[in-house]
Amino acid sequence: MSDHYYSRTPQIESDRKVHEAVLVGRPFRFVTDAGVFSKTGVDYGSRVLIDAMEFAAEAKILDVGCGYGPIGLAAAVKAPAGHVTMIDVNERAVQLAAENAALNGISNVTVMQSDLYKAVTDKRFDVILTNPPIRAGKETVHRIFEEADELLVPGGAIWVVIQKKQGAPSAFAKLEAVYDSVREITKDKGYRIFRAEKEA
Ligand SMILES: C[S@@+](CC[C@H](N)C(=O)[O-])C[C@H]1O[C@@H](n2cnc3c(N)ncnc32)[C@H](O)[C@@H]1O
Repeated sequence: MSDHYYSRTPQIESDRKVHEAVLVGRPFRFVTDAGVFSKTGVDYGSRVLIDAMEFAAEAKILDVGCGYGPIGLAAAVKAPAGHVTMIDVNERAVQLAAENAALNGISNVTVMQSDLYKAVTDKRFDVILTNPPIRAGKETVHRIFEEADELLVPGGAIWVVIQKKQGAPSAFAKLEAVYDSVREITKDKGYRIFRAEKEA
């Protein structure tokens, strides 16, 4: 099997590095590795989502496709009385996300390996955040949007970052097919932030 950032078990030799970043107004250190998404530092699109996301301090949040953890860990800081569940299919990413939670002194998170939402079907969330795995294919991305509806509480919302050239128009159309209220919150360079809300 070829080795992609979305492999369950990356075979590529480890090449761990530490990157620093300021997110939600505080400094973070992230260990990254070969075989995970954006190993050279926080992805620009993820930053745009982190800057745009809004939720209550006590929100229950899910970061689907958490990678080494920048979105979920930033969300955990922004929701100090809440909890963030972070899931990814890539076990190297999952290990790094857990390690990065500890490295940054963040304890209001749970990190789990999960193919799509399999590990969290019994849970409900106020907010779902995703920088979706475009390279895994449109079917996977659209399932992330569609199946989020089941996991959101009434009035809950999914926040998505996606590049225009990587299918933002079709992502928006898919969100509109599933959710009553879909808005473009902001755009920055080619990136779009969409927020889709489940009926209250
Ligand atoms: C674009 S990356 C974003 C990573 C991270 N959130 C960030 O901002 O750096 C998408 C992530 O989705 C994960 N992914 C791909 N297919 C998946 C699946 N079927 N279930 C869960 N996660 C998946 C990939 O392993 C990857 O870490």
